[in-house]
Amino acid sequence: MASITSVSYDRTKELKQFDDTKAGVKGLVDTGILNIPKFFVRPAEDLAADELNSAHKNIEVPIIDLSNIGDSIRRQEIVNEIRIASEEWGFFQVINHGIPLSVLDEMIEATRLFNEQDLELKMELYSRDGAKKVVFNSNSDLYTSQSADWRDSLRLTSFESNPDSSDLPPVYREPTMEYNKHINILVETLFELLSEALGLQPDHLSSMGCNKGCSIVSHYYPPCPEPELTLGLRKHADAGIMALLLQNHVTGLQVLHDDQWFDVHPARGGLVVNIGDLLQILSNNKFKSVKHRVTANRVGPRISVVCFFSGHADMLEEPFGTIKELISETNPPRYKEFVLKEYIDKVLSSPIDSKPAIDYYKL
Ligand SMILES: O=C(O)CCC(=O)C(=O)O
Ligand SMILES: [Fe+2]
Repeated sequence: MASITSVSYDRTKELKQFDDTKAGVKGLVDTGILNIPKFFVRPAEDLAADELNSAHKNIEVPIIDLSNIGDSIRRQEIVNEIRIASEEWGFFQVINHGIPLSVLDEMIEATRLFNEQDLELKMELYSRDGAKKVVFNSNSDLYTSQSADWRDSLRLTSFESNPDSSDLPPVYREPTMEYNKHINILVETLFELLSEALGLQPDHLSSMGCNKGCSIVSHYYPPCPEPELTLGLRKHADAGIMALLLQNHVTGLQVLHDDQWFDVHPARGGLVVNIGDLLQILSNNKFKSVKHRVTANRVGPRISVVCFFSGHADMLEEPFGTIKELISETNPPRYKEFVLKEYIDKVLSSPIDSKPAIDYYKL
């Protein structure tokens, strides 16, 4: 007699059917589904509101005001705020950073327009080919991860300082070029401040090439009919040096701090700075690369645009490790040296929830 458990669920077939639509999660939502497909359902322990306890709810991810940065006393205060935030949270938001609101709003709007345009236009870019400069897909690790995330993404790999705009989808082209131009300027300042916060010369991180060659990933998180069963983006720490994140008004990003999840409430005009694993290594664990995730929401879309700084092409074949000036007898290196290319290949070939590449180099 057939038992109920013998009713088979062909997960691979379902994943493939979903992938073959090339319409992503938004395509599913547009069909009017009321229940999410099983392959999006996460184990209950991944969805808990608090990891261990629920104290300290009256504190927030720091917001740092960059206005008057030209004043030397104020600059010292900013450096100090960045040092504390990078040591304690691994995350902070910057406001009054000099990028006009209109540039930020148009970048968000371009991401919305790209995702909401006719499917035929989007489908042309749907791919899992890591060698392509511009790819659109839902869940880069769809076939290898435990559960899929409620999200579609457009990725521009190794976006150089002067990108070729003809590589970009038309609705996205101009706003992205403009945004990238402003980000290149802001990121110089941020790496100066981070260098100073580590007690180094202001140009230390930029002269290594940390500020060059970012990848821009635009995430689109459609509204979800069963947000309590899935996540927009599962728990992870960023593998690169630093990420700079723009988000629309829909809350969803959460940071793990003192074993509990804190919302990063979108500050109008704010940009979120996130220390990655490579900066944790460079700083010998002084700065923390912290786990974060994105919840799924009944309302949406939530939109974010992340610029990942993971090391310039010139750094790839060079040995990578903690900055020598930060090592002493009392503070010996916590990581072995490695070749950056090897590390990045590890990151790109593993699902988001697998063993982090940083763990292979811990001493
Ligand atoms: O969308 C967000 O707010 C977070 C994105 C993120 O953490 C990532 O892409 O690594
Ligand atoms: Fe992240």
